[in-house]
Amino acid sequence: YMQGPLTPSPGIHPTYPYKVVLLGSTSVGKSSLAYRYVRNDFKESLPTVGCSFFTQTLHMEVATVKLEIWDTAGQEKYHSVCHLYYRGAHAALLVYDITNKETLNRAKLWLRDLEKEFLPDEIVIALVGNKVDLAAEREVTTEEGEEFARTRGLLFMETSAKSNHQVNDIFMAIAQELLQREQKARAPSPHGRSAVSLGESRVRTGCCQP
Ligand SMILES: Nc1nc2c(ncn2[C@@H]2O[C@H](COP(=O)(O)OP(=O)(O)OP(=O)(O)O)[C@@H](O)[C@H]2O)c(=O)[nH]1
Repeated sequence: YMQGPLTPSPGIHPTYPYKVVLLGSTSVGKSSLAYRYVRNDFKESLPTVGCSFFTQTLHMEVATVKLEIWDTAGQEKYHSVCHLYYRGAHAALLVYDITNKETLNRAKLWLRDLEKEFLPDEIVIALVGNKVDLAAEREVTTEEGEEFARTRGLLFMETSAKSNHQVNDIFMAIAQELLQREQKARAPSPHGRSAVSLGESRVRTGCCQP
């Protein structure tokens, strides 16, 4: 019998590659989160030169998920590369530093950019408050991060790349959300046609416009 290319056959364990981008102000810990997650290590100094790229494979119950984690340096300076960096992303981590309120404000601006580029169901977005090990210097309460994430429909976690707090958890939550959306998109709709495929993306207007 014939099966559409988007319908996984029973018994077949599909592999899905997903592009995940790290966004956030300088020094919030983007590289450190990626490094902790992929290498399970922490270094005080991790200079990001240009753009680095990590991959992590997750063997989940229904599928294998390959996360391609993209990290760039000095994003404030290179704001104009953002469209290229975002292109084709399936998920984004909006990282701020809980000891620096301004970085949460910056994260809100990144969110606005993402919302211009993507339809809500095209991208999974997580708000990540990093450096919870520095509790004594906290400037952003958990409730504030949580509340903002809730009102905007974002996943939310507070993490520490240093003490390895909730780093695996946030990437796992993203992978689970991506798989759930994948399955929803592939489920036949009541009209017998499959729902809009995830690969279909919105036509983008222009690139790097001021
Ligand atoms: N205490 C603490 N320090 C952290 C944590 N994560 C990162 N840092 C430190 O914060 C500084 C910046 O971390 P990076 O990972 O380089 O930050 P980044 O966001 O990649 O910075 P850019 O590459 O400049 O955009 C480094 O000195 C890290 O050691 C954390 O969870 N806790």
